Amino acid sequence: MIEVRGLTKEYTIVKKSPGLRGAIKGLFVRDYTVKRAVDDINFSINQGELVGYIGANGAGKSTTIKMLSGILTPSAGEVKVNGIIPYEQRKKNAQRIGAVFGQRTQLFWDIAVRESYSLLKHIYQIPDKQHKDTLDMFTEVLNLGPLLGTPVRQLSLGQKMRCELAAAFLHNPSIVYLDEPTIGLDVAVKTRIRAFIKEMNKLHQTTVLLTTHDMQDIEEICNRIIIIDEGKVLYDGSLASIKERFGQKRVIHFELELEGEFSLPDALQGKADVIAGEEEGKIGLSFSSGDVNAADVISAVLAEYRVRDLTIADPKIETIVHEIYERGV
Ligand SMILES: Nc1ncnc2c1ncn2[C@@H]1O[C@H](COP(=O)(O)OP(=O)(O)OP(=O)(O)O)[C@@H](O)[C@H]1O
Repeated sequence: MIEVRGLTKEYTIVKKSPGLRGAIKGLFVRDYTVKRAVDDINFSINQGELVGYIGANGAGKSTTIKMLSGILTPSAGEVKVNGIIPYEQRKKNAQRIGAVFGQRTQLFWDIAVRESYSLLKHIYQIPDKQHKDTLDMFTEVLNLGPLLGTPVRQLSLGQKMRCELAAAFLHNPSIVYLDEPTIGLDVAVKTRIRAFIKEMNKLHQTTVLLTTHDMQDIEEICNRIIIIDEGKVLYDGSLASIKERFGQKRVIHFELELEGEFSLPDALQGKADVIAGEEEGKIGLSFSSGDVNAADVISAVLAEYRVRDLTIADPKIETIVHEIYERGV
């Protein structure tokens, strides 16, 4: 349903020379540089998949999503969504997709949220009963009741995001693109939003392509991840298998009574790395199960330091992604 082959996007940027001389020169001669933001990307996504599209800042995530939604035309390669080429049939494509793009709103700023939804109902020609039933359900799951009569400009970030999500799913699109839907939100709102996305996927088999820097979003929502770096796909597969491959590292967090600096016990040299904690006396030791086991790490530390507390953490997806960036797949 989403097919991407050799997809590439280059931006042409005017190079500016510094200073007044540069500015004057720029009036007559223009120097251009080309930035390849998306570089020969291939993937296909089936109906009902929940895909996390992740990568560092500037990796090319938004550029890809803009090409999928028809906002941008690729420089090379092919993109097909539900059998159509998005940038050639923008309107038709828009009928079948929903989107939440970070800080931008698709709601009307000065009118009550409920009125915005009525306008969307007309735009997407949603039948009355379907609109009412959907809105009732969204109101309950996203707790929109108290917000429906309020203009968007008066909503907090979390309230606005809940309303935006409802707007994106209102016409029951087959695909929804979500760009950072939980950024800056508190844990309770994040939980509600994640539950809503999963519920919509379960009910309607909605395909979701989610861009996020919040790894908890990925853990809770996605069954597949595509990692991109400098415009290229680094990894495309299940979260479980990447955890298996890269998740051999475990971390033990210690709370110590320290009198000076912590230094790694001799027995652990070359086998464990120290992760400095945010508070004094708190450190983490990361190690691979193949090099040393958890019991040996703990006894080596106990032999040299007074330990107040310790916890063993499972490998986190952040650590895994960081390692992929460092080492490659
Ligand atoms: N309109 C533009 N003109 C020129 N360069 C651009 C434009 N939009 C994006 N870029 C560049 O293309 C690259 C990819 O940007 P993109 O916004 O797709 O990244 P991203 O992965 O979405 O990043 P972030 O996580 O910060 O949102 C970056 O180097 C960016 O500076």
